[in-house]
Amino acid sequence: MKRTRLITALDTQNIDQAREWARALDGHTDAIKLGMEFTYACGLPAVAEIARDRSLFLDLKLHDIPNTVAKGLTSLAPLGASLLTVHASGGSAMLQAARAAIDEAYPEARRPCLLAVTVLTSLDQQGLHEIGIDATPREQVVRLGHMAIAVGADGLVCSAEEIAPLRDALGDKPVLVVPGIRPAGASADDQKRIMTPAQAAQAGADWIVVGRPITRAHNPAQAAAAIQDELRNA
Ligand SMILES: O=C(O)c1cc(=O)[nH]c(=O)n1[C@@H]1O[C@H](COP(=O)(O)O)[C@@H](O)[C@H]1O
Repeated sequence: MKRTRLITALDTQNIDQAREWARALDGHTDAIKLGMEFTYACGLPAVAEIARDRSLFLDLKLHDIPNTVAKGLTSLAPLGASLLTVHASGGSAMLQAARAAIDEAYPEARRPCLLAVTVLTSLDQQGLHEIGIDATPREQVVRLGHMAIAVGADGLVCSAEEIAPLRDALGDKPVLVVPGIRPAGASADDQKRIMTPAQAAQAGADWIVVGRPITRAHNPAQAAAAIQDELRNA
């Protein structure tokens, strides 16, 4: 079975904090994630600094008209991210434009994985209903996943609950990146669809994304190492 790898989300508005976590986690995490919290507060040069010599998941979840998303992705090319996100609910034309922008603006050897975010792990059935979707999270994830992969996304962001149905529908090729991960007994915080690292690994996640259970720990490196052990032994 393939190894499930760990992405640590460095969610902070403080560059010194991000530097400290990134250094402490070198050797304990397979990639780091920087998202809108860090990028809006510290700027793209700070993203480039933290990402130097590290594998970067740049999670800005673009969601706009096709032309704007394409140009946005083109502007991010110098950062050299390994993984990038757009929202699948932006629709097939937006995803196709994202695919084309990546193929055009990024050198083939360093082309990032284009990920479509399906249904946020902070949403449950009730949350979907509120935004006018009467499908279950699982149905909606599979529907968006089908569409996104068909038009050229390399992978999907989903919760661990949807890995099995997505693998049934789409096979092993799509890269599945899975947040909403909580070690047994940890607080769920604002996440609704959660599983443990071992459960996500057993279900077949390519990557798990873990933020607060690592960054809030007294010793983040130790917390990341414990999650890596759990992944290896799953
Ligand atoms: O795209 C993501 O990474 C993402 C998608 C999603 O559906 N849910 C989700 O939690 N995330 C991100 O994954 C990280 C989870 O953080 P923790 O809840 O602190 O582990 C955050 O940085 C979120 O932005």
